[in-house]
Parts: sequence; C-alpha cells; structure tokens
Amino acid sequence: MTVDQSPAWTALNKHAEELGNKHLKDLFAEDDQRFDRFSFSAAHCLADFSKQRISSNTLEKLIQLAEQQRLPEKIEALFTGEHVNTSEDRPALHTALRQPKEIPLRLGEADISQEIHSSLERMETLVEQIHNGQWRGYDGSPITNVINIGVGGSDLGPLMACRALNMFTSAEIRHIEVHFVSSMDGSQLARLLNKIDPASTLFIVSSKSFSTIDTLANSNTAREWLVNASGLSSELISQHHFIGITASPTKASEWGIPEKNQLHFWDWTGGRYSMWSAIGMAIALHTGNDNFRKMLAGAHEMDSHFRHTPLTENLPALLGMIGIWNINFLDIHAHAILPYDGRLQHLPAYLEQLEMESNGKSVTLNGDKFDYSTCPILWGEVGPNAQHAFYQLLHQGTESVMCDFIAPALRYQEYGEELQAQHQLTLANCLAQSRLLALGDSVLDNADNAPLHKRYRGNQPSTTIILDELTPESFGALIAMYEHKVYVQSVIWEINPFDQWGVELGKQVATSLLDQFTDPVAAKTDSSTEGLIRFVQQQRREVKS
Ligand SMILES: O=P(O)(O)OC[C@H]1O[C@](O)(CO)[C@@H](O)[C@@H]1O
Repeated sequence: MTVDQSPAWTALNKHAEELGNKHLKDLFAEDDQRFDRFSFSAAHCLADFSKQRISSNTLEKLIQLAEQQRLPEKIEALFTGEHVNTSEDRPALHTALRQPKEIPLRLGEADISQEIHSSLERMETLVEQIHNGQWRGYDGSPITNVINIGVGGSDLGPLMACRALNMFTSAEIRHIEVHFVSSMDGSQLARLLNKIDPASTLFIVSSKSFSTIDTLANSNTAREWLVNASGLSSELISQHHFIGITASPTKASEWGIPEKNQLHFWDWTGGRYSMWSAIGMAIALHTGNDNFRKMLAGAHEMDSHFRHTPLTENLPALLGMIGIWNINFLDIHAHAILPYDGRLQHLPAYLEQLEMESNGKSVTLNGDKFDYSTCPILWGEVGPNAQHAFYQLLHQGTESVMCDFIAPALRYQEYGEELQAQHQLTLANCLAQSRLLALGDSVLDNADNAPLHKRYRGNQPSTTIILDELTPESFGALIAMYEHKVYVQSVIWEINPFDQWGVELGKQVATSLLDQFTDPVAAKTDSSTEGLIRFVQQQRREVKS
C-alpha cells in the first residue's frame, strides 16, 4: 500500500474537500489569533504559517500523517547513521559535520566525530596559511585570488554562504578574493583568467567524485593556463596552486593533486549537503575560520531542535508537512523562494538543487512507482527584484503558487539611518506582498467595483521566515531547516532524498555525443540531434573556408 491509500492521507483528502476551498481572507476574518496560533520559532528563525490555507485541524491531521509515516523514528535514523540512503546503501550524516567535538558518534567501530574534527582542523590550518601569506605561488608571491572550481553541491553552498556572510569578513583577510567557477562552458573561468595574476592565484578543485566533467574541464584549463604562464611542469604547478577537496582521494591523486594538498570528506556526505564539510573551505577563506564554525554551530542548533522538539512545534517538520498539504491536497506545484535581503541572492539556486535533486523522484524506497506528486517546481529571486519581474503571475496569473518570504528583522544596525530606512522599506514590501497574495484586493474598501484586469484574487499561500539578524549562526540554522524540511517530505513520500540517478544518463549521453562532432558517421541518434550537429559542423566549415 502506498501512502496515498493510507488512513491519514484519506483523512487529509476529506479535510481538503471541506477546507480547501476556503479563502484565506475568510480564515483571517474568522480568527484574529492566526499569527499566534500558527507562528513558531527556534534557532534564530521565526516561521509564520498563518498565511497558509490551514486550520488547527489541518495541522493535527498532518501530524497524524507524519506519525503514521514514523517520522520521529526516521529523524532518529538520520542522526544515528542508519543507511537512509538505501539505493547507495549508506547513511546521510551531514548533521554529524556540525556536531560539537565532545559528542561522540559511532559508525561501525569508529568514532567519526574525531575524524570530522581532525579534517576541520586541517582545513583551518590551510586556511590560516593562505590568510597569513605562508602559502606561496610558483614565484614566491602570496596568494591573493582563490578560485573554487566545482559544480552543484560543490559550488552552490559555498557561493551562497560567501555572498550571504560577506559583511563578516574582517579587514585582515580582505586581501584574499574568493571566486567561483562552475559552468563547463568556461565563461566564468575565461573572464577571470583575463584579469588575474597566475602566480598569486590558488585553485580549489571541489568535487566529491573527482570525476565530474564540468569541474575537470575547468581544472584542466586552469592548470594549462598556469603551466603556460610559469613555464613550469604541471607537477610543480599542482604543488603550489591546486588544493583538491574530495571523497575520492585516488582520483584526485590521479589528476595530479599531491596528497598534502588534499582535504577529504566522506561518501556519507551528499554533494548538496556538503558545504559543512571541507567543501566549505571557500567559506572559511572568505569569512574566516571562526565564522565558519559559527555557521556550523547555528546549523547544529537547528539540528537539536529538529531532533528533540515535538512535531507540533518543530519548524522543519511543520515546513515540510505544510508543503505536503499544499502539494498533495491543495494541488499546488510551484514554489517561489523570495528572500528580501540581497545577501541571500543565491538562496533560490541553492534550494533548487537541494529540493529538486533530493525529492524530484517518482519511485518509492521499495522501488515501486506511485501516483501522487512529489517535489514541486522551485524557483526564486531576491524579492524586491522579483516584484518587478514575475509577481504579476503570482497576483493575477492562473497558477497557484506557494511562496517562502525570507527576511532578517534587523539589518544595518551599525550603519546610518538611510540604510536602516531602506531595510524598513524592504520589510514593508515583503509584508505587503504576502498580505496581498493572501487576502487579494479585499484589503481595499471598494475593490469589487474595479474592472477584472485590476482585481487581485489572493488566496496564494505563503510562509514568512524572519531571522533575528543575518549572522553566520542564523544562516546555518536557516539552511539546516530547509535540509530537514526536505527530509521530512521524503519520509512522507517514501522516497530516497539522498541519491540522484536522474542526472546520470545525461552525462553518459553527452559523452557519447561528443564523438558525433568529430566523426559524423558515429552511432545513429535521432533526426533532431543529427540535424543540429550537422548545422554546427556546417557553421564551422564556413568559418574555416
Ligand atoms: O562534487 P561532484 O562529485 O563533482 O558533483 C557535483 C554535483 O554533481 C551532481 O552529482 C549532479 O550531477 C550533484 O549531485 C553534485 O552536487
């Protein structure tokens, strides 16, 4: 029996028939305590669910579904290292990466807490060497530019964190600029190589597998650039200019990263859950080791909340379960991520991978196909900019969309009044948008008289997440909250959120197509692919002649 045939699911279906058509403006009119009833806080975050299309009864029924799916036991299984990643037969222990050293965690014979902390300390030593100018380029220059080469989980987390926590970078380490290169097309790399000095540039090759073609292509180009600039061998260049961060040390060595320049993490760290491991080195380089540790501490705070708080007040559990309500019972399949703080500009892209690569699945843990919906389509943008781009669709389009509004309560405390006023303006916009999305033009007195093209129907559900301030701690907690939300949903849908088989075949097909560009009689494909390759070849011939 799949979950959609279970008693708790059936009860929610019935409840959705009764409540589902009720407009948010009526829910607010009936109960002026909605905010108190439906907002919860923990670990620097307040989540206001009152603008979701829920009643207390909805939450009770969602909790019953979570209990029926044994969520509390599954949470414990995650933290204690059970093999929750069934298709790859291993644990998913990202929570262990942010656990304080004193708390032991046995995995088989080993206490992995010790291993994790020695890796962290080794990373910190390298970071210090780079910060204090001890690490030198091939001509003795200290390092001033660091380029993280990685993609997906080996890029998005560190990139997001560096932008989010930029203001915490102290003056002593500002001389190091950290850049990110991910795309295999080479555009980011080409732009950088044109303007930086090879002798003072260090590359961090971040790749769990050390076999991702995007990352290897960029790394090969980078090494070639250094070899050409220095006239030295690639071995010597690798000694001074390449650090490898990986769970596949043999492959890193084969590529040419000397062992002393390698930092390792573990196959039980999923790529998109890895910014807490040595993959986060770019974050420590940019914001300092102490801030990296504060980020881990904030995430750990959220972990403890998730592990020990009853479901009725558990932020990640509620966030996940209300998502389930929207997707599976209110039939909403689009989710917008709207940070009202430019420092969180990369949060939407990060969550796109976290949520869609984790839960974009259609087969249960037992390998059965099912009929219910799973992960919705996520996208987003910094809220104030999105207002001038796609909010038209949110307010007047035909699609139901659930939104997450995210903002800090306090900002610019140490700056002048102008910037503080800008923050207030931003918050006012954030609250205005969620209010209008929920209530529609009932916020006006005489909206009924307006022509249809000026009407706002409202009833678009949203959650507002307010951080006390954006700090390394609150940022860590926020991201951990979303990680756990994804896990909660996977437990309900009975899917494995820790594998990503859906990205493998594309890599294989691309490899085989590469031959087609040079050998036109290579294996047959399809008329579109062949036609497009012919067109590219023809363009090349014309340029040559
Ligand atoms: O760190 P790696 O092994 O280079 O992988 C990069 C990314 O590629 C993926 O495997 C998808 O192709 C992601 O899951 C991962 O974050």
